[in-house]
Amino acid sequence: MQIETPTILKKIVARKYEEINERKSHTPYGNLEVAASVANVHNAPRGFAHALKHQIAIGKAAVIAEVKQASPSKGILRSPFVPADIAKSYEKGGAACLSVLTDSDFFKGHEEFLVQARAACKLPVIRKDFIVDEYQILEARAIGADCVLLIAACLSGQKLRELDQMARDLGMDVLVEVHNRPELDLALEYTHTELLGINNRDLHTFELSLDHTFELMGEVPSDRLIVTESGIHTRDDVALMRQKGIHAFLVGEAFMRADDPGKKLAELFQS
Ligand SMILES: O=C(O)c1ccccc1NCC(=O)[C@H](O)[C@H](O)COP(=O)(O)O
Repeated sequence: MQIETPTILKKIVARKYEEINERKSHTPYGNLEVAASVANVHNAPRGFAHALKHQIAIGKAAVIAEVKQASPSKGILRSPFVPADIAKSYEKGGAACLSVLTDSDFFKGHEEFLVQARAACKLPVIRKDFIVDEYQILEARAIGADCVLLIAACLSGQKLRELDQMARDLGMDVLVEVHNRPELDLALEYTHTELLGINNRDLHTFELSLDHTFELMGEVPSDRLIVTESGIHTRDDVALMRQKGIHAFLVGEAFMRADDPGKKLAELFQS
């Protein structure tokens, strides 16, 4: 009998369910509901989708700049890693929004990094994690997230629907991420969010090709805003995307490896 080796995405998601159970035993759901309501008063959502659309409306690329210390495919990307300094640098370099990794086991992220980055600037922030449960949506709002990522590869249609609705009811935006045609069909059928991310990276195999965006973009209805994610490294990558009509980008590694991440952002994206 052949035993199937779990892919990295399956390992991350399996660990995520364990982590959520551990967290639920420390902080009951009701406490988080209160914390999320308090955040809606003191840390009201900053308008993630609006910030992206504003950049595009004025003819600029809308960049979601990632704050990521490490990744399973590339290991450590940045050391020392100071989220507040990175956030300030991104704001100066012209980012529309921030993406902060909060997963600790695989990305060396932390919720506190999101809190620190958001407090250091005025930009809206997405909680970048592997969200599979309502509890994590409440956590996201409680720590001040303005948007959450929902990865279609990790979720059933019904769960996508529930999490998308819940996040938007709490005032956050949602970026739903797909990598192939079946995931796109799932996202279009079960979510109402405007923001549709096409990940150029296969999260099971790490294979990366910008062609994923070009192959899927024609199938996305015009009322959704496409964000191309992963593998953007050069001005040529950016120019090619913009020629094809893609104006929103999620970029991590190229910025994280630069001495000054915001300066790198400006170099890649200034026309
Ligand atoms: O990057 C990984 O190794 C990875 C592995 C498993 C699941 C997700 C993973 N990355 C998340 C992302 O998709 C990226 O952080 C994001 O799109 C930015 O990509 P890049 O510009 O290539 O750093």
